[in-house]
Amino acid sequence: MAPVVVLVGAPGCGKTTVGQALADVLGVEFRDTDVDIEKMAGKPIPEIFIDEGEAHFRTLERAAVAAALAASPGVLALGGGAVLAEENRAALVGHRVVHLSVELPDAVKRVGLGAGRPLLAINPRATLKHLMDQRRPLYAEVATTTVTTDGRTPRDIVAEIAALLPR
Ligand SMILES: Nc1ncnc2c1ncn2[C@@H]1O[C@H](COP(=O)(O)OP(=O)(O)O)[C@@H](O)[C@H]1O
Ligand SMILES: O=C(O)C1=C[C@@H](OP(=O)(O)O)[C@@H](O)[C@H](O)C1
Ligand SMILES: [Mg+2]
Repeated sequence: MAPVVVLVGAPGCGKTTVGQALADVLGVEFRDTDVDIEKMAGKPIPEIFIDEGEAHFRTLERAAVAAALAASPGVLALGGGAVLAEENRAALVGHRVVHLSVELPDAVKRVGLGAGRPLLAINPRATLKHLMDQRRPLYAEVATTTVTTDGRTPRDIVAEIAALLPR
């Protein structure tokens, strides 16, 4: 069985927060590939970037995405950069993939100083803008549905996604 919903989107769009809340509402398991990667590596994501670099993180991420899709949790949140890999985009074909869209002002507010997100450690606003411009077409490519999150509460977003699901 495939996950009920896979969440993609830019850092700060709310994949982790909305994903956990959606899983709670649906009464299904929640999984986040960032958590799986930290377990695999035995250290937090910022330390993986410092010790082994982004390329190694992306290798772990490809393995984590494949394993998580195969394990079929109810709700699966991916890291914001998972869509960069063609292998991950191909693996998402046939799944219900919800893109949580967010515009720059809300994304900046939500990620703050970028703590815990090594790519945003320097100049979070400019870096986020660049990442979002680069990835927008990739989120659109993998998504079966887009849900906007700007100015909305996680609760409201969860209700919209839950209403989209077959009962
Ligand atoms: N709809 C929302 N409105 C306001 N704050 C939000 C919303 N969604 C998430 N947040 C907050 O933004 C931050 C980033 O959310 P997170 O779920 O970690 O995003 P992602 O996993 O997509 O990077 C967290 O502090 C979270 O509480
Ligand atoms: O955008 C990215 O490349 C990343 C996003 C992070 O996840 P969130 O999108 O949950 O912040 C995490 O996977 C890592 O720091 C890299
Ligand atoms: Mg997250």
